[in-house]
Amino acid sequence: MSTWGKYLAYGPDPAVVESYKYPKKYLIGGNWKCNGTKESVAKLVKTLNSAGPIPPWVEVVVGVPAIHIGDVLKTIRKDISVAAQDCSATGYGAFTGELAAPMLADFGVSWVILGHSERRTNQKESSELVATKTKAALDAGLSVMVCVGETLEEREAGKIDAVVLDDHMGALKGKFSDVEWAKIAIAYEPVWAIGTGKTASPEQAQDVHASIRGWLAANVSPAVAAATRIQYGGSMKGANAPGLLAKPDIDGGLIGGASLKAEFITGIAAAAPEPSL
Ligand SMILES: O=C[C@H](O)COP(=O)(O)O
Repeated sequence: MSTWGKYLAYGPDPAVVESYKYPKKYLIGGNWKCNGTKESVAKLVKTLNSAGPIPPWVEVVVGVPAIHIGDVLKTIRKDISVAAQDCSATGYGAFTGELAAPMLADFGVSWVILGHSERRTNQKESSELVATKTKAALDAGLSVMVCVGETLEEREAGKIDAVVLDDHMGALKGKFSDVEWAKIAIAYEPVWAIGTGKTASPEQAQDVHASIRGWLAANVSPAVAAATRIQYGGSMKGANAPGLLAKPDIDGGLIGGASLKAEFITGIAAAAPEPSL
């Protein structure tokens, strides 16, 4: 049946109506990190599948360890997308151990998390490499959550802007078109708040998110600055999500520990306030 025929028979496609109604959805990402057996992943998928509705103004993505991606893609509810936690800067070829972005896209993965502080620290990933991987991912049709954030020492030394804006964001400057930027989200993750139970206060997070948006306006374009989703990550959970998500420049979260529980949907995704039209 033609699209017009379907429209007449069933009315407008709800997904299309939603995209007009909520053009900038909150982005709630889970990062399962290096966790999960076949059994525990199946159990987690079941938990998320039965955790209740996701508001139509929220997009939910889970970052799955590569070896579990195939199973999760087959079993997770259709309103949760799957992200990889890294991809190669290369394409197909003689690159033993690498996972090329087109392979992820071919499997049905739609997102990739890049530049997480754990990889910047443990795998010594530079901001330049993160930018190159971002380009490879976009070229393969993936969307990207690029992680940025300062350590406690850097914060205390007054270097938040130098690290987050000049280095982490700076490496992205001039590399992507506005169309490509539409597939990039920035996850602000202060390193001192990751897995420590110490969340940035909504005001601390809002300050840095506003600076990132200002950087985007000055260095990319005002339209990209307005449209880009800036997520907060660092000990985010059901209890602190409402306060964080109420801030004007916090457009979602990237959640580690709490993404392994039903609370990821019931406490965090459900806490995103409906955008006013
Ligand atoms: O990518 C997620 C972040 O590292 C946050 O992890 P966390 O929620 O366990 O602090």
